[in-house]
Amino acid sequence: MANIGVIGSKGAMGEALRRVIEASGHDYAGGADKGDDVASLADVSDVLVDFSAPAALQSNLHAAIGAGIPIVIGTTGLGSQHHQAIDEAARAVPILQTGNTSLGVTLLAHLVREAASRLGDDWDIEILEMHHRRKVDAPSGTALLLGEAAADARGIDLDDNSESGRDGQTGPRSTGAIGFAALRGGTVAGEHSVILAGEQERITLSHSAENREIFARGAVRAAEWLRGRELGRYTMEDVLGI
Ligand SMILES: NC(=O)C1=CN([C@@H]2O[C@H](COP(=O)(O)OP(=O)(O)OC[C@H]3O[C@@H](n4cnc5c(N)ncnc54)[C@H](OP(=O)(O)O)[C@@H]3O)[C@@H](O)[C@H]2O)C=CC1
Ligand SMILES: O=C(O)C1=N[C@H](C(=O)O)C[C@H](O)C1
Repeated sequence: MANIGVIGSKGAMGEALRRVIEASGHDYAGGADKGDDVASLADVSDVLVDFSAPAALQSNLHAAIGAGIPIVIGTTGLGSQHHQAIDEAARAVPILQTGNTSLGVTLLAHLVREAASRLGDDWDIEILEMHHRRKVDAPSGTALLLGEAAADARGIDLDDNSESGRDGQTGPRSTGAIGFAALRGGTVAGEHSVILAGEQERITLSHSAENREIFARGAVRAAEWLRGRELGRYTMEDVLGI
């Protein structure tokens, strides 16, 4: 049993998290949103779960460090300066950061890694995602996570090899590029497909989220797993042991 504090508590994920925390026998320590004092929430929590906005990251990390408790970060749209801040904070408290807390996507990333490492770079990799109309960042955190898995398996840097937002006279596709396309509309919880396109054949690896509950369940499992861990930065693959 843990006291779990939720940052971004009034959002769609915050509400799903509260339901899952209470149903799973943990205690909901409280919530923090824009303008609230996260440090006070951290003081009454055993672990923090953050599904808010990139602008909140720094103060969330400070709050976790101040209280000496672990933090699960599910917020997406993070840039390199955010990842650097997480790396630094992970020297003071255990941190799990991921673009997708669902068990299905964690396994999908594993499969993508395997496929990308076995197929040469004459197999083009394209990542297609669709989300609800409220989503503010693109490509999704999940698409980037899947792209990182593919890039890592091929021993290349994603930033140097990604192609997104194609429009107009783009020229031909670069060999070895990892492409991204983002669709937005309606209430879609999250659709991701990784297409590996070779000569006259194609493999598609896909995941469909039917609701937000799957992310909330994964985040609570991550929070349970993170309590009592050594200092460091972890991923959902560590939670699943894959
Ligand atoms: N890793 C994963 O598995 C998943 C990640 N996500 C990510 O989680 C985040 C939240 O998603 P979702 O719940 O749909 O979004 P919502 O917009 O529904 O909720 C975001 C919440 O965070 C609050 N917030 C905004 N800025 C701050 C701040 N500076 N400090 C504290 N709270 C703040 C918002 O308050 P206000 O409305 O007042 O601005 C709102 O309550 C997004 O980045 C999304 O991509 C979502 C699903 C799964
Ligand atoms: O904003 C969302 O809703 C989601 N965000 C995450 C992402 O950016 O990949 C995870 C999930 O797909 C839902």
